[in-house]
Amino acid sequence: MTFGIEAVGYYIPSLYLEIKDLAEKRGIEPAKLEKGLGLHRMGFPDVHEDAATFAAEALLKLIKDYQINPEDIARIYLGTESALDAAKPTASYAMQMVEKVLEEEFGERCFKNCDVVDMTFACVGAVDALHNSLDFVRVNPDKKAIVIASDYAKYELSSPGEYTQGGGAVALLVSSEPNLLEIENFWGVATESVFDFFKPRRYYQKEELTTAPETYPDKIEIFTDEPVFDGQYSNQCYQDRIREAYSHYKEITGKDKPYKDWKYLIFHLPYAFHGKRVFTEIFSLENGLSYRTPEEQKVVAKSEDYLQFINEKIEKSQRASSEIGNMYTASIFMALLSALQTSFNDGEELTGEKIGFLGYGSGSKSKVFAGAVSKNWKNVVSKWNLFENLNERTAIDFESYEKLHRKQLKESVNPDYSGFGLESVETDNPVLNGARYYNYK
Ligand SMILES: CC(=O)SCCNC(=O)CCNC(=O)[C@H](O)C(C)(C)COP(=O)(O)OP(=O)(O)OC[C@H]1O[C@@H](n2cnc3c(N)ncnc32)[C@H](O)[C@@H]1OP(=O)(O)O
Repeated sequence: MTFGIEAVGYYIPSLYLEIKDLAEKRGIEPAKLEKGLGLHRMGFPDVHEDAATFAAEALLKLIKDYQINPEDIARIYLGTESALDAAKPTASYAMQMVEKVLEEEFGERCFKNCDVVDMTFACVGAVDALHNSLDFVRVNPDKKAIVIASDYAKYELSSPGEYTQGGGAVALLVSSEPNLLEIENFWGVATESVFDFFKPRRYYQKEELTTAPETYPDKIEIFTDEPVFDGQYSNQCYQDRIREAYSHYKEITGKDKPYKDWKYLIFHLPYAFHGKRVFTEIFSLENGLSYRTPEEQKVVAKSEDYLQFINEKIEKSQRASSEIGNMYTASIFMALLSALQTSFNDGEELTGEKIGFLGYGSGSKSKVFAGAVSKNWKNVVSKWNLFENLNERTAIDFESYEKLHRKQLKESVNPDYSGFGLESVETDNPVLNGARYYNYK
């Protein structure tokens, strides 16, 4: 019996900013962002969008595109690091939104007996949800699970993370009918607790908060959606963890140079070129190349062999990322969609091809695993139209981007949007303070 991904839905935020507009306004050479990091456009949520609406959109698309009966879904596990609440899972909001839309067809509370939860470990949380859900279907082969990766990657204005923002969601149907990808049960894992990127409770003095009521204590703890991070250190942690997890994967599979068998290498992509920039170390180790000094590292990165390797095994997975930016937990799955959609559009045959995954979450953990493309893959991919959908988004100018970022806009940029949207957040009701209400139109 085989297990893996049966079907996939996704959602991309409805707005985008041209990266060259950001570069110009921040005094950064556009070529650094475009040619150095592979960034072209940055997906950005409208006023009514958040990690819950992204997740609900991807879930509904998955259910509709593949005509899934929601009552057949035993669990919905959502990987996110953009949780809207520290107790009530974002998955519960997404589930409720979708339940409402499906009410007419399936009756009230069609997910009543569904196990719903969030999983958090920075960008690797949805890989954890996938790993866990695969274990679940292996034990219960007659059951199906849905894994959703949903995030809004937001950094402080003018910070070095600003040009690596983005967002969106990917929803995977996980089952014993893996029409898209059969996933092996070998998981290379590497974990080390570090502070490369994190979202702690931050402490503020009351006088720093202009709106703090008198009754608040003098020092206030607040969660913000913008991380504390050290960019170059996070790159180093990513590189170290994937090297360790890859080595663990080799140990448990007994495979020599497994990357050579992979048609595509699918990375967590905080920006489009990240995977190809950090894999140089493993490539050097596997091929006996010297990799100690920055000069030696540059020689490997620019070598004919490495460039050919990138072109064959990584480049197609970068294309969607260049258009969207960082999707945190969803980035690795969007990289998969990008590669498969491109192969599909090019008329390539992938049945039986092996695909390797290198996931990373700050804080920090990497998981390395692999799968094989199923014979029905084209039926699954034919529903996506990924690159057409990316071209349907609305461009925003730099001023609107800054206002959206600062939460200064009251009305949506697209007030006539169709789909899920945040309608209101309770502010005056003491027993419901902070409760969020969504609509569908
Ligand atoms: C969240 C996670 O996933 S952890 C791992 C990644 N970390 C993050 O995403 C944290 C948030 N982001 C950041 O901190 C930053 O945006 C980073 C770390 C991703 C990038 O940092 P920067 O200092 O802006 O870029 P960096 O100097 O590393 O790389 C710039 C690249 O552009 C190239 N470049 C610079 N100028 C130009 C130019 N004019 N033309 C072409 N290329 C250029 C550089 O050569 C370099 O590429 P190379 O090393 O392949 O040669």
